[in-house]
Amino acid sequence: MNASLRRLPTTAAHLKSPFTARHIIQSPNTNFFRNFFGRRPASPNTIMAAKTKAQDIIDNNSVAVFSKSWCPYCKATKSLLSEMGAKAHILELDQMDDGAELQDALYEITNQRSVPNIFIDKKHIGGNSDLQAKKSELPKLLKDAHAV
Ligand SMILES: N[C@@H](CCC(=O)N[C@@H](CS)C(=O)NCC(=O)O)C(=O)O
Repeated sequence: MNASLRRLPTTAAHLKSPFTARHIIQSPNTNFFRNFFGRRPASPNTIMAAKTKAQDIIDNNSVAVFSKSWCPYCKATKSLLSEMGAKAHILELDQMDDGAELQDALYEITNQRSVPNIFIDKKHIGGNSDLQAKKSELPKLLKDAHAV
């Protein structure tokens, strides 16, 4: 075998990054490019609409998870909720045309910009680490929220 080929690592750490070319190419819309290269500032109407939409989702679902499809913390959250048998409304912001605006709206509502951004019974739980820390309380929280 060619010596330079033999030196190639067997597991390429950079391929494990959530920002792989494969992900970008498979993205169902252009949000990645829009967000990467910058987007026009949203109009006050757009901001208001996103805030109303985010609040409606929070108010009308026992469990709401604002997620991104490539995010490992979101994956952990979705797995835990699924393990608990919880019915959850999950939104993949990176696959939505108004995902960036919803993320801005969530920041205004919760002071949290990161995903996952989790709500149970309209109450802000926080991110994945906050949800995992509440693991022992979750069965009751989910039952009280009528999510199980
Ligand atoms: N401590 C947070 C970490 C969450 C986090 O770092 N999420 C990343 C995605 S994996 C994020 O929101 N990045 C900013 C963005 O996507 O806009 C948690 O447990 O939820």
